[in-house]
Amino acid sequence: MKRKPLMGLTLGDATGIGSELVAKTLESEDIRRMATWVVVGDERVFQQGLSVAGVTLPYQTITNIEEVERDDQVYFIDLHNLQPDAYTLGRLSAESGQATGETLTYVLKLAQQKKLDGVVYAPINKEALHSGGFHFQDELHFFASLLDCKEGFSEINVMGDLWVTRITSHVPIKQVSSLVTKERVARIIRFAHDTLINVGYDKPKIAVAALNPHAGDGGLLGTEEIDEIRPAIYEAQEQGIHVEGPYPADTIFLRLKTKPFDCLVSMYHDQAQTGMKLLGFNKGVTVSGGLPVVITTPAHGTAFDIAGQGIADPGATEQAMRLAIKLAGF
Ligand SMILES: NC(=O)C1=CN([C@@H]2O[C@H](COP(=O)(O)OP(=O)(O)OC[C@H]3O[C@@H](n4cnc5c(N)ncnc54)[C@H](O)[C@@H]3O)[C@@H](O)[C@H]2O)C=CC1
Ligand SMILES: NCC(=O)COP(=O)(O)O
Repeated sequence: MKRKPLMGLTLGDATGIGSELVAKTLESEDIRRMATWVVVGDERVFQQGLSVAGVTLPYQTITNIEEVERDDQVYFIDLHNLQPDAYTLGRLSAESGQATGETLTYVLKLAQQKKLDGVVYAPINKEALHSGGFHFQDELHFFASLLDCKEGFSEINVMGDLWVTRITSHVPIKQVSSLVTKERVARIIRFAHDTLINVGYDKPKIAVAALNPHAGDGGLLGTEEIDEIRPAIYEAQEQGIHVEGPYPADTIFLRLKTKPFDCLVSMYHDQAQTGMKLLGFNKGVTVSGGLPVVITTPAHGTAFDIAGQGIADPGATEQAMRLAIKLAGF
C-alpha cells in the first residue's frame, strides 16, 4: 500500500490570519485523511488560531520529526519561539517576523533532508520577515538561499487548471521595464513550459502578456514588445514550445473563453494577480517554483484587517495543501 505523504505546515505570521486558517483547514476530516500533517510553530500561536476559528482538534505535540509514528494523527512541533506579549493581532511585529523566518528555516531544512515530502506555509508578511532579520527581497529568495539555489526559480500561481508565472515579481514597478529583457522572457517561457510538462501536460499552451497598453500599438505606446518580448516568443517557438503573444494584458483573461491556454506568462505581479484573484480569491495558490522542495501557500496574504475575527476564508489554504500533495507526487 502506498504510504501517506508527510507534510510540513507552518502557521505563517502570528499577527495575521495564518493560525486561524491552519485550524480551519485541519478541522476537515478529508484534509486530515490526505496526509500526515506536521504543524510547526509556537504552540501558543496555534492555540490562539484554534480559539479564533472555534475549532477543537486532537493533535500530538512532539519535539522532533523522528517521533512521528502514526499516519492518522496531526502532529505539532513546538519551537516555542514567540512570546504572546511580543505581538498584537493585526499589527506588524518584528518579533513575529523573526519567529516566522526561524520556523520556515526549520521546516525547509527538514524537507531538504527528505524528512518531509513538502511544505505548506500560511501567509507570512514580507515587511515583518525583513524587520525580523531576514533581509531578502521576498520569501522566495529567502527559500532559494536556504536551499542553495542560485537561479531557475520563480513564483507560479495556480487556480484550477490555470497556471501563471511572471517575468518580474516582488520589485518596484519602476524597475519592471528594465527587467523585461529578451533573455529573461525566453527563460521564463522555458520555465513555464518545463513546469507544466513536469506536472503532466503533454504540450502546454502558453500565452504571453504584453507590457504596454494595447501591446504597444506598433511601437507607439512602448517598444518592449518589439525589442524584447516578441523575439523571445519566436525563439521559444523555434524550440518547439507552444507559445503565443504578446497579447494586450487588459483582455488576456477574456481569451480564456475563446482561445484557452494552460499558462499565462505575465510581465509583473499585479498584471496577472488582479485577474487571478477576481477569478477565484478563495482558490488561488502560489507555488515557489523551481526549488528542490515542494512549497505552496495561499495566494492571499496576512489580512491584518480581519485578523482575530474568525471570518478568514480557508479555501485558498486548503487548495495549497491539496496542490502540495499532488506536486510531491502523491
Ligand atoms: N501566502 C503568503 O504568504 C502571502 C503573503 N502576502 C503578504 O501579506 C501581506 C498583506 O498583503 P495584502 O496585499 O494586504 O493582501 P491580503 O491578501 O493580506 O489582503 C487583501 C484583502 O483581502 C482580504 N483577505 C485576504 N485573505 C483573506 C481570506 N482568507 N478570507 C477573507 N478575506 C481575505 C483581506 O481582509 C484584505 O481586505 C503582505 O506583506 C504580503 O506580502 C501576500 C500574498 C501571499
Ligand atoms: N508569500 C507568497 C507571496 O507573497 C506570493 O504571493 P504573490 O506574489 O503570488 O501574490
